[in-house]
Amino acid sequence: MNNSDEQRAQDKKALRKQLLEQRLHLPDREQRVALLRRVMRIWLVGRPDTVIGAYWPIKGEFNPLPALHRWKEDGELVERPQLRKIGLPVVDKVHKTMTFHAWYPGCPMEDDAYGIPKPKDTEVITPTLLFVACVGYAPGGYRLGYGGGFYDRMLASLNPRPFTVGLGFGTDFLPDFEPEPHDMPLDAILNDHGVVWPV
Ligand SMILES: Nc1nc2c(c(=O)[nH]1)N(C=O)[C@@H](CNc1ccc(C(=O)N[C@@H](CCC(=O)O)C(=O)O)cc1)CN2
Ligand SMILES: Nc1ncnc2c1ncn2[C@@H]1O[C@H](COP(=O)(O)OP(=O)(O)OP(=O)(O)O)[C@@H](O)[C@H]1O
Repeated sequence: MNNSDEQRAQDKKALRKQLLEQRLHLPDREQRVALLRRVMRIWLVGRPDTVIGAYWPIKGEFNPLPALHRWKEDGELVERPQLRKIGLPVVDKVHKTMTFHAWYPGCPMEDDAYGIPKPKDTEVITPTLLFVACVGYAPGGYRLGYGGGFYDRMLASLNPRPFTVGLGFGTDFLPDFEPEPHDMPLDAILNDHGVVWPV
């Protein structure tokens, strides 16, 4: 790394730390969570997907699973009942890859290599839509994550690519974030105010 790369890495680290700190102490978190759940549920109406990937929330992330569980149950009520599936990421720390495994409420879980709970011994599924946790997000659909590059690497390798939807709070918006060449923009971003990307 040269000096400016090193500076950029330092800046990103400091920015992550600041955003994570802020997210853990959101004074109006419960209202924001309720609003974002509603935004998600409305956004999902009319989407053709039957297999959706999400995440098990950590470090104050918004929990997407209650809204997705409702979406799954709603699949039984539509005119032609659909079997809908929810998946959670399972990372391979050695190869730095990520796959999705079926999850349902009450599913047995175990910790992955980073200490994040993952479904225990359930089938691998292929989501056509992915909800992605954002530490921060920026104009153009760019996302700041935890620095593992798992989504960027996975999206670069998948064909067809799943539709990717970032989830964050209004407070996580980064108007001046500069993406790097490997950053893959998200297809949409939802926050507690509604759909904020595409504008
Ligand atoms: N809830 C949730 N699950 C998720 C993700 C996520 O963003 N949220 N991921 C989304 O990708 C994957 C895990 N991503 C991870 C990314 C980085 C590190 C990690 O250990 N990072 C180092 C710092 C690296 C650096 O700063 O260079 C660390 O925390 O020490 C762990 C997991 C899959 N599961
Ligand atoms: N397509 C790719 N192929 C190989 N390495 C990649 C690719 N995309 C990203 N990386 C590497 O992954 C590392 C982390 O990238 P970045 O800082 O953008 O992560 P992030 O998106 O914030 O984190 P995450 O997605 O894990 O939450 C970088 O060092 C980058 O070089």
